[in-house]
Amino acid sequence: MNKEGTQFDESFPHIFVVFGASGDLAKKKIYPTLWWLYRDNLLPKKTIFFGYARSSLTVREIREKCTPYMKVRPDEEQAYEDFWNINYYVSGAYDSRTDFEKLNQEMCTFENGLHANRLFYLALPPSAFQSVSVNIRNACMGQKGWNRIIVEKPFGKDAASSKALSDHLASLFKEEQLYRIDHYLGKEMVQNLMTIRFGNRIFNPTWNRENISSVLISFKEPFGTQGRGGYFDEFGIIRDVMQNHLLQILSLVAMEKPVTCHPDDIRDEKVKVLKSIKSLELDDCVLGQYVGNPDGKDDDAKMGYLDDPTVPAGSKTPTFALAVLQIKNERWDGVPFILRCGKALNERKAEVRIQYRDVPGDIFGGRSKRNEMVIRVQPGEALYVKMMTKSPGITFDMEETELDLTYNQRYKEINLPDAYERLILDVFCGSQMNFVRDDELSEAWRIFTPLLHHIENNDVQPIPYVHGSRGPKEADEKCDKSNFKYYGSYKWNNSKM
Ligand SMILES: NC(=O)C1=CN([C@@H]2O[C@H](COP(=O)(O)OP(=O)(O)OC[C@H]3O[C@@H](n4cnc5c(N)ncnc54)[C@H](OP(=O)(O)O)[C@@H]3O)[C@@H](O)[C@H]2O)C=CC1
Ligand SMILES: O=C1O[C@H](COP(=O)(O)O)[C@@H](O)[C@H](O)[C@H]1O
Repeated sequence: MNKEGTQFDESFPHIFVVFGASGDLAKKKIYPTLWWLYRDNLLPKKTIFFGYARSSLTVREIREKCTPYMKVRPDEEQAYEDFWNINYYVSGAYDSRTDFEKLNQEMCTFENGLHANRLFYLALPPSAFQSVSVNIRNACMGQKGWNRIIVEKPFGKDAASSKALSDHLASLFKEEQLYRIDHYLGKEMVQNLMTIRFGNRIFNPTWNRENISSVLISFKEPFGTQGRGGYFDEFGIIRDVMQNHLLQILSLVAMEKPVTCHPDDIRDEKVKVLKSIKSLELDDCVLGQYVGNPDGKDDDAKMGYLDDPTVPAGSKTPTFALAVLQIKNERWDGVPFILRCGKALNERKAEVRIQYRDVPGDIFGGRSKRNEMVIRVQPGEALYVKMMTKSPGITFDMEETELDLTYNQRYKEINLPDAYERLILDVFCGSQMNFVRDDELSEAWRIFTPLLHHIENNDVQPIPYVHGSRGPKEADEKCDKSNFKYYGSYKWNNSKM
């Protein structure tokens, strides 16, 4: 059962179909997730899995491709065999109705005329979305149970293409059948944002422009495109991470309290806050592209973005972006929300920093530093609040310290599930709380489309930054100008870790 009390129909068979079963996402994420859910007895008992792709493959070959990602413990060998015994594979073209009819026949044989539910996962490149969705609608919909379609990003490239895709899907399926995945919504600390904000009395009264100076939401990755540059170059870091993952986090940080925890009440509030954000302009941004570091520790670090042979020569696609968003509503007017993301930076990290304003009426001679609440999404989930304290002992000095909730200290026995595990389970349960609704998506594109077109049409030259650095120095300067202060004086006592 999930949070809203939705349960799966345990008594009915369920068929989970992976389109693009031969691909990267399927082997690295989807099959491992299905195996973990099966292993942990979280799926309805009578669930089976179908893979579908163009390649002529067997289940054994898919199993071999997935092996490095499945994390099977020695005592799980039998369960692992059982899992693969309920896997099937059909090969066919994505644009052939006859091939989809063949898949349907195989599913019908299993269902034997009884009530059964079907889930379709589109782990496919955007070029295949159109024909696959039409063929699912025409040839693969179960007649007696429900049908749910899980769609992976990119949901278009700008407002117009996203609308075309949304209209296309809406002509085939109802909104309640569509599950648009943003896997950041499945991460523990992202899911925790609602509880932190609305389950505590202490934070909410200060969660506003009177008390908060700025909010910084960051995503950093320490590696470059690693041969995936051809795909990346078509989209760039804004479409890859900022327009979806970071904006989703922003909406959970900034939205008003929903009327209830019902998925549509939450998504109504997310849409409302997005509507209060004006579209971005070039001046709101800093864009960067990484260059190789000759002293880098490995080949990836030595390679610049343009050295990736799959990237078109002279590409100006940004691999780093910082954008300052303004929310024009009563709670947030004047508080910069800074979104920052980049590849080939100095560390792997995703976090939210809520920085408070200076204490008014200072009596400490300017020694007080701003409070900051840090919600670390990864790695090592944590929530800490940086605060001032009197230095312990016979002194009236003051120092920076923290109130600290570090998950691996506080919750030693808990193994946090992977984001995809939570989200796929939500689809079985019928909960759309952590999936992107069509109106949310269209607001997200409204905010970014003019900027994206501007970047593309005006040929903006990104600022070079060295692989493994913190990104362009102009980004730090922009944070500073946007009322986010970095003191460089805070010391973390990590002997506790
Ligand atoms: N519970 C826990 O696990 C806790 C862990 N810690 C750890 O302690 C360490 C320090 O804490 P932290 O909150 O980062 O505090 P700091 O004040 O040290 O740093 C804040 C952030 O400022 C950014 N920064 C670094 N250099 C510059 C610069 N020259 N100009 C502008 N910004 C800069 C860095 O992020 P960026 O590069 O992204 O801009 C950094 O993370 C961290 O490693 C943190 O994870 C602290 C408290 C609790
Ligand atoms: O969606 C994406 O996310 C990954 C990062 O995901 P994470 O869960 O490992 O933080 C990113 O590498 C990729 O470029 C992007 O498309």
